[in-house]
Amino acid sequence: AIIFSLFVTAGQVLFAAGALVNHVWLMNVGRFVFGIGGESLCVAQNTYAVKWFQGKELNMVFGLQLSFSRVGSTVNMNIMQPIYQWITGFGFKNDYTDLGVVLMIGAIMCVFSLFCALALSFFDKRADRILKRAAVTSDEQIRITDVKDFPLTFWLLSIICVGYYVAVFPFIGLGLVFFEMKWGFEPSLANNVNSLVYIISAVASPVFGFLIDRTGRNIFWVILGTVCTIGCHALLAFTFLNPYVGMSCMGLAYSILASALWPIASQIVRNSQLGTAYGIMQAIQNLGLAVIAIAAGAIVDSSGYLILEVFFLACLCVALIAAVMLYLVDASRGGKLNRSAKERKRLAALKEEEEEEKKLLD
Ligand SMILES: C[C@H](N)C(=O)N[C@@H](CCCCN)C(=O)O
Repeated sequence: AIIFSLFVTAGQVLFAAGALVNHVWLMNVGRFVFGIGGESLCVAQNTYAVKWFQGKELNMVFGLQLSFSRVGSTVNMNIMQPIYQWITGFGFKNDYTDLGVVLMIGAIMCVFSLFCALALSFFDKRADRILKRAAVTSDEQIRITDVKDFPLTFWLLSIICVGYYVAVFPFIGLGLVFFEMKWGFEPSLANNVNSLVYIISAVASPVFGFLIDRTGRNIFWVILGTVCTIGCHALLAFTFLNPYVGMSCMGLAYSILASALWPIASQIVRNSQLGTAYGIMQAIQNLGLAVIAIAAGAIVDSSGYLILEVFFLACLCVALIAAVMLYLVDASRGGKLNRSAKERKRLAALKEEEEEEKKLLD
């Protein structure tokens, strides 16, 4: 996490420096370095969450992580413009210097994040020492070739992840003009509607995470989140109902899906392979996001927003089919991924008892 945070900070500083000296190539290098660190940091974050909270409040912890990310995105979306205007008030040399100064201010948050990574590393090492947590043993060596042995359920989870996220993130990216054109909203109102998904998920994700911890049955929640998102896109595409309704429901549906989806990986692969598993899931997701963002832009230009919505609905149907398949494949293998919280607790207690007995016999 420290190394990835260093990448993020260095990337942001390079990006800001590029703006300060008016070199776009340097800004691109900055974004590249930032990208290496940012997504990897997310993988590290997921892996730490599982390490600390597996079998406890894992879904709520993922919900809290989402909540913090969404607060960050919302604050960023709303605060950068006023800061830029405040900086231009000081009358530095020119526009790009002002932009560089604003982006450097953004780098302060990256430094804060770096300090958090240092603190996290300190507490994690301390917990390892106190709880005598074992490092990876030699018969548990991590190999990238392990990927070929990942079960079908993991690949279905990755398909849900990519199919779902490509219908949400690129949609929000293009949402502003959609709301202006279809409902005739002013840019500021369109921006408000567009940020609803993020704002609602900042509040709702930990709440749903808590609920999922209480009930278990993660695959059902994933199916519910996907079906509700299909309903929201259909409302926005085929009706003129106030988009506040569709976007608010989408915020709730996204919170359900994201809080239930990511913890499932920890039930599928061994803990020592979790970093690789999350890395692959996010690589597939990012590849999908990159391709679909380009495709979505081309569809809007050539065929308009209605066809774009139909395209997003098709992506969500792929995610839904994969989720139903995940349920069926898992059910045929004992239903481990969709257990209720009660069953999980009972099995964990049974396992603990067995281990105690084994220790006593040894
Ligand atoms: C953007 C990133 N690749 C991503 O997918 N983020 C997810 C949440 C990841 C799990 C929390 N660390 C999101 O919904 O933002």
